[in-house]
Amino acid sequence: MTAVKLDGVATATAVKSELAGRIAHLRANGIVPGLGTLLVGDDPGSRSYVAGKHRDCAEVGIESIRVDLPASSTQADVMAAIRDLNHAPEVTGYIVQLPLPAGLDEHAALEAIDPSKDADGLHPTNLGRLVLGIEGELRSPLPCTPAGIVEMLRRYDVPIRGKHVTVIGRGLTVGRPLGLLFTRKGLDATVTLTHSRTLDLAAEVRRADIVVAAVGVPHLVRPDWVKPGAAVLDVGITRVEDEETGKGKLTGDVDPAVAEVAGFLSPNPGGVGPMTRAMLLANVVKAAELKLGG
Ligand SMILES: Nc1nc(=O)c2c([nH]1)NC[C@@H]1CN(c3ccc(C(=O)N[C@@H](CCC(=O)O)C(=O)O)cc3)C=[N+]21
Repeated sequence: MTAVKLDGVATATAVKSELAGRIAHLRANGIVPGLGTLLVGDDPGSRSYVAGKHRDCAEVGIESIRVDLPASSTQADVMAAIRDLNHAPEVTGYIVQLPLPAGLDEHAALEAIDPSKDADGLHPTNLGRLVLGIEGELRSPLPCTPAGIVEMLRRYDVPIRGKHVTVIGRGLTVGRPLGLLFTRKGLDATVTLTHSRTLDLAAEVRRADIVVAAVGVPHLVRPDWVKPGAAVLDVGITRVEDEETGKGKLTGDVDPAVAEVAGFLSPNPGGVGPMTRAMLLANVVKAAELKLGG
C-alpha cells in the first residue's frame, strides 16, 4: 500500500485562491489587510520563514510591514516595537517570530500583543477562547499550524469525529493547542497528547487513526508504529547534513517508509508548513473582516 499524499502546496494554493476573493471584497470596502512581522536577531531559519510570509502576502494582495530588530535588542526594545505594531493602523494583524533570542521573554511579548491583531492566535486571550471552546463560528484566531492540519484533513475527507488522534509534542505552537482543537465540539476526536516523558510512545502511536508528529526528532515515527490506513502528519523539521553531498537538507519526524503502511501521509517539506502559512493569511483576512463588521 502507498499512502495518499496530503499535498500541502496544492491545498495551500486552493486556500489562498479562496482568500484572494475575500481580500478583493475588503479592499473594495476600504479595508486593506496588512500583516506585520517582528523579527528579532539574525537566525537564518527565522529570516527565511519571515521572508516567505511576505512573499505569501504579496501573492494574495495583503500588504506586509516588516520590523527587524538586532539580536542585541533588550526586552524594552521588543516591547516598544510591539506597542508600535498595536497602534499602527496599516497593520491589521501581526506576528512576533519565535523563538526570540535567548534572554528575551517570549511570554511577556505574546501577552503584549493586541488580541484583535494576533495573527498567530498565541495571545493568552485567544488561547483562552480556544480552551473555552466557544461554539459556532470562532471569533478569534486559531494557532496556524493546528488550524492548517485540521483544514488539510477536512479537504482530504479524512474522518475525525470519534477517531483516536495521537499528537507527539506538547509545544505552544502545535501540540498543546492541537489537542484542544481536536477535542472541541464539532471535531470530536479523542486525543492522546504525548511528549518526551511518555513511557511507551510506540504503543500510543499504534492505536491512532491520526498521528501528528511535532517534535523535531528526525524519522522518529517508524512504519511498525503506524496502524495500517492511519493518517500521518509530519510537522517537525530538522536541518541535517546529507550523507552523500554534505549539504544541509530538511528532515521530518516521520520515516518515509511509513508511506507503505499509512493511508494518508503529509510530506515534509511540502505538507503542513505551507498550510501553516496559508492559515496565517486566513487569520489576517478574518481579523480584517471583523473590522468590516463581517
Ligand atoms: N510566531 C511564530 N509563528 C509561527 O508560525 C512560527 C514561528 N513563530 N516560528 C517558527 C515556526 C516554524 N514555522 C514554519 C512555517 C512554514 C514552514 C514552511 O512552509 N516550510 C516549507 C519549507 C521551507 C524551507 O524550505 O525552509 C515546507 O514545509 O514545505 C516552515 C516552518 C512557523 N513558525
